[in-house]
Amino acid sequence: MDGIDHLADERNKAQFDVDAMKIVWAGSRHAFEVSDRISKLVAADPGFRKDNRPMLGRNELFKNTLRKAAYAWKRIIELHLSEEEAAKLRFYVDEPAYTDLHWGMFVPAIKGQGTEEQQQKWLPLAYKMQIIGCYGQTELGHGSNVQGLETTATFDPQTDEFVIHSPTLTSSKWWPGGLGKVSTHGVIYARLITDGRDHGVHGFIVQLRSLEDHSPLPGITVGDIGMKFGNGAYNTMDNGVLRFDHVRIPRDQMLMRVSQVTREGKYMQSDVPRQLVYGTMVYVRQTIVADASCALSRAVCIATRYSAVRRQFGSQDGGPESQVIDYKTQQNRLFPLLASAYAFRFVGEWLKWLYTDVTQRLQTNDFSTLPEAHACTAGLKSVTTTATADGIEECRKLCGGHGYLCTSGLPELFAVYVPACTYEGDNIVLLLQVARFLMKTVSQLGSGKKPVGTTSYMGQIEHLMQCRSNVQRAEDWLKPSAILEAFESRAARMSVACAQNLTKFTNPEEGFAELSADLVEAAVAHCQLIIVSKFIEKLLQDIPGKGVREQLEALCNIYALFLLHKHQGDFLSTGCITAKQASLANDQLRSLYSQVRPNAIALVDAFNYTDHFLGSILGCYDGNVYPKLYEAAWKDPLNDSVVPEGYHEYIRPLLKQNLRTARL
Ligand SMILES: CC/C=C\C/C=C\C/C=C\C/C=C\CCC(=O)SCCNC(=O)CCNC(=O)[C@H](O)C(C)(C)COP(=O)(O)OP(=O)(O)OC[C@H]1O[C@@H](n2cnc3c(N)ncnc32)[C@H](O)[C@@H]1OP(=O)(O)O
Ligand SMILES: Cc1cc2nc3c(=O)[nH]c(=O)nc-3n(C[C@H](O)[C@H](O)[C@H](O)COP(=O)(O)OP(=O)(O)OC[C@H]3O[C@@H](n4cnc5c(N)ncnc54)[C@H](O)[C@@H]3O)c2cc1C
Repeated sequence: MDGIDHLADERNKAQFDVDAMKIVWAGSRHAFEVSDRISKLVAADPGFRKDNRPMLGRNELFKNTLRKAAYAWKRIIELHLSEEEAAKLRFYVDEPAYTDLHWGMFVPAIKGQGTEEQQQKWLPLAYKMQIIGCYGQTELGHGSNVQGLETTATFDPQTDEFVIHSPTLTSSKWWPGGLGKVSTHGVIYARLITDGRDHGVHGFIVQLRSLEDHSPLPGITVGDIGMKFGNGAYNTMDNGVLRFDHVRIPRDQMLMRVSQVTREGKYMQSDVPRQLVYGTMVYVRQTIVADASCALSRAVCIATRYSAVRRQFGSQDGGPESQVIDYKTQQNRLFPLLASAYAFRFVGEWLKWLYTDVTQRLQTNDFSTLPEAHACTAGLKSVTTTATADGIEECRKLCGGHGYLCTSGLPELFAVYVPACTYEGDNIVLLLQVARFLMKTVSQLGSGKKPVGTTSYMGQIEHLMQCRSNVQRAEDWLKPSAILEAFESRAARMSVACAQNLTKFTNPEEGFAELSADLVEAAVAHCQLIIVSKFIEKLLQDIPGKGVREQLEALCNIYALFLLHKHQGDFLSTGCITAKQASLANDQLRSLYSQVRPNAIALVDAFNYTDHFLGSILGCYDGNVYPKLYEAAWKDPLNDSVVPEGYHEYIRPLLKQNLRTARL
């Protein structure tokens, strides 16, 4: 606008090499270069404009999303983008669409659960988008309880087909994204029945719509489930409802990697665990953790830049007022979120490694790390999405009144993000899975079976049950060993306390249900330990760039000490630390905030987000907030006319009547 960088003074204060930090954030120089190039390409293309989204009605909004998805695909083909570049392009287009489910779940489900033959048949069609797929698991009556699904797939040996049927209203598929109006196919989860026997839930590839005219195939009733929370937001997605009336599909459309049905109708199970049917969820939960760092960093970038621009109170001798970022209360709310964004980034990187490792092991029939992969993906998905959804809302409040405007970008970001706490597994349900894994680990401690991976700390259970923190001064809390011992002993003691309480119940399932609130807290403590320890491990790596390591160390300590402060009830009640040590942690936290303060703007610049992607006037790179807010207000459709539509109908008669009343 005025071409001036209103945040230049802030940028000059930075004590580290921002370009080097950009590479750490991206994960590698290559990842940075791809991300940088593609984000600029999207930002410069008017075809990907998104600022009008909150104003559009549902039909217009949805058609616009279809246009963008088709245009994105056209650009991907024209520019010969690689799979990695194409995924980045869809990410920076930043509009939930059926393509998320096609690429994010339909394709991975076929890859993970289909045989070689099935993959060869279906994947080329999906890769070229000659078919478009969704992931049809959840039903009107059951989502969390996958074993409770009611849709049936009954084998008919006469015709060598499965008959897919929705026997009840509650068996209607409900929620699958892309199903409502777009998908031609779906991976549909149904109870497999052969010869009158129910073999539980399995995946089937089912064609839903004609490839000629897009009409639903015979026996299929399909549509959108209706408007969801927020303007624009997730309403760009056609979450759908689907009913089957005895729809027939060939036998080879059952995904048969885990189990098979023969031509004679015999059910055969490979020697792979049945839980591999849930494999797509493990994959997606892992991507959701990486995505949490993106959503949180975006909100934090907006709130940090605006906090440096915004001034309120504190003027001395007619000088400028204080920047709100200098208030300790603002720092205490904002900087832990900044630190969390970095923490989630690094734990997301690690989780990707864990997932790749488990996938490679599965290919050689080594299933030993599957339970841990399930617990880690479930728990970290839960903890990071809850913190991110809460964090986005906190960032909105950190921006005061202007944060409530759609042009701040924060209301829409929250509305799009918050269902992440529910989809791909309700966060509490997933934490209970972690708790089951922890209880099993504790119960095996005496058996000589050594806990491994993320539970290896339990191997020192005797030490962790009785150790006392030796922190004496605030600076002692900067030692990774002091932090790790406190987090490990808190997690171990909470798990052991739950395990001991469970022994008081004769029926273990009853005990588990009764103690579930405590079990969830123990699971959270374990997951927070994983995040803290992966951040500390990241700092053991070679980190090039002037001052970069120092900034990351400060952020790691903020993340850990903020959690320690927030959950000090856990640390104190389990006797891991004393009240004095908790207070020292808080002193150290304040001094870390002062250390981060001059670097705050540079730390959010390191995310390398374009103004297009941020979609926020408050977060714009140049910090020229007020003229942009003022100009945007006049562009609102309500300001198209000075006297509003409806004046003659509803305002004028009222005013006239008031005049008459006043004369009386
Ligand atoms: C805008 C978005 C942008 C980006 C995001 C990026 C990409 C994603 C794209 C879009 C996301 C949008 C939409 C999301 C789509 C969906 O929501 S799909 C539907 C997801 N549904 C769920 O997640 C359902 C949750 N429920 C479950 O997973 C299970 O029912 C359960 C785990 C809660 C319980 O399963 P049961 O079989 O009943 O279980 P159990 O008795 O408790 O467990 C038996 C044993 O199995 C182990 N186990 C359970 N799950 C898994 C697994 N996934 N992997 C491996 N092992 C598993 C469990 O631990 C038990 O083991 P034991 O050794 O104790 O026997
Ligand atoms: C935006 C969005 C997109 C989605 N996309 C898809 C998709 O593409 N494909 C698909 O198949 N599904 C999809 N879903 C469905 C989603 O996966 C489910 O909504 C999710 O798994 C939660 O299940 P539920 O709705 O049955 O919740 P419920 O299980 O009914 O949860 C309701 C409440 O009960 C509690 N609860 C449930 N069970 C327990 C328990 N055992 N112990 C303690 N508390 C419990 C929960 O914590 C929650 O508070 C989507 C959902 C949303 C919101």
